[in-house]
Amino acid sequence: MPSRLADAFRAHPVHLQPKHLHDFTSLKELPDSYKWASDEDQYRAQPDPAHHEPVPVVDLSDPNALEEIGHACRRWGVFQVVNHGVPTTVLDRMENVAKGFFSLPAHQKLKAARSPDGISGYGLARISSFFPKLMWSEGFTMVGSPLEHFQRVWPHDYTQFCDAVEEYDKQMQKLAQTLMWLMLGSLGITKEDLNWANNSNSTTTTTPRGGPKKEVAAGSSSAAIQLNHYPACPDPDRAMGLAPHTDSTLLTILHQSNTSGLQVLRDDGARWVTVPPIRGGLVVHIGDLLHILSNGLCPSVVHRAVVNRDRNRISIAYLHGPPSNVRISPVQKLVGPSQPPLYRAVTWNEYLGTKAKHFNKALSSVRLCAAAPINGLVDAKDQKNNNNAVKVG
Ligand SMILES: C=C1C[C@]23C[C@H]1CC[C@H]2[C@@]12CCC[C@@](C)(C(=O)O1)[C@H]2[C@@H]3C(=O)O
Ligand SMILES: O=C(O)CCC(=O)C(=O)O
Ligand SMILES: [Fe+2]
Repeated sequence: MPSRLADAFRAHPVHLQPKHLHDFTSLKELPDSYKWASDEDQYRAQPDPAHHEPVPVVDLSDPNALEEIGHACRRWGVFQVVNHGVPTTVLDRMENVAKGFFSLPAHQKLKAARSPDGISGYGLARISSFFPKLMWSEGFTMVGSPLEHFQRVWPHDYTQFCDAVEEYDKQMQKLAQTLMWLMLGSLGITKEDLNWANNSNSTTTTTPRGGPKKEVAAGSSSAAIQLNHYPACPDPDRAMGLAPHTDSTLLTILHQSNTSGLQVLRDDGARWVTVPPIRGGLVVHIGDLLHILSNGLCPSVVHRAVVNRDRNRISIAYLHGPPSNVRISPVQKLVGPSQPPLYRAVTWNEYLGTKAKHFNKALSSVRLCAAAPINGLVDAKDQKNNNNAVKVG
């Protein structure tokens, strides 16, 4: 189990009381604590226009997939994939684990509650502590095996739930590696350019159920799985499912149930674009670590989840990161006299600690120099948040 990931949060405990985890279904009106006024969310007021360019959909079996991914990474920081090789049955089975868990009575779910300084378990989104209002959602985070938590919740039939998670983890890990190389390949980067990637043999998020916890070999990748539930909401326009954020990952693979809710912020920051669910499709987000690795060429995407009046929504995020011992920094091939390295080296753990402390200023806090045009594109998000940057030269 990549327990080192959990270390990042020990120094930044989040004290969210279980009382915040309401039995949402019993609320007929939106309590004030869940009402997001437009001035508390600078982006909330902008509607999602009907005629916008849609988020790219890439068919992985298409010979042009590499090129399309390159375009999507540079221009959007997000895309959807189809024909990705993950069987629909694996996605459905995992969705059923999430549905099974979230439909339990509140007191049962709380048996799996995340401790304030922990990483795994049931609770509000960790980023809740950065916002004055509560989010209309509940989550279950898994780093390492969910066995202990699942045993507490389902003492008799936890094994089938563990098996579904294990299979999901295996499939996602494979896809994450494939996507990672396609994304880097589109920038002209090969395995030889990343010395840590050569021996990055597979590791799982979840250790086999019942088996001894294995030490993760140095050089293996790490991951977390996040189950999100957004219950139907009596006043969806004033509520927020998951507040705007970027993921602190290399990349995130998101499966959403057949209800929409995910929105991405276009880099000009002016509008939210809905990412519609595609049956069997998966959403890929570029995270802050790939932003750093690509020296800002592939920007991490700001996204949020909105809620619905009549429908529950489930999403499952596979948060893929580098091996815990690896320091991520801009790839040598992408830096030169006219393109200085924009970020200092960080490990995933270190970055998660920074995120836990600075939240949306984390990326600019590891920035080395002021934003400059890269390939004609200005790193707009960074320019906006550059207050904390360490300036050199
Ligand atoms: C490995 C990760 C990445 C985490 C923290 C830790 C485990 C759970 C992840 C999420 C999942 C939900 C959104 C987010 C913003 C959150 O609150 O928890 C994510 C966060 C991050 O990407 O920063
Ligand atoms: O529910 C969604 O669509 C978004 C979830 C998300 O952003 C996350 O888990 O990091
Ligand atoms: Fe996210």
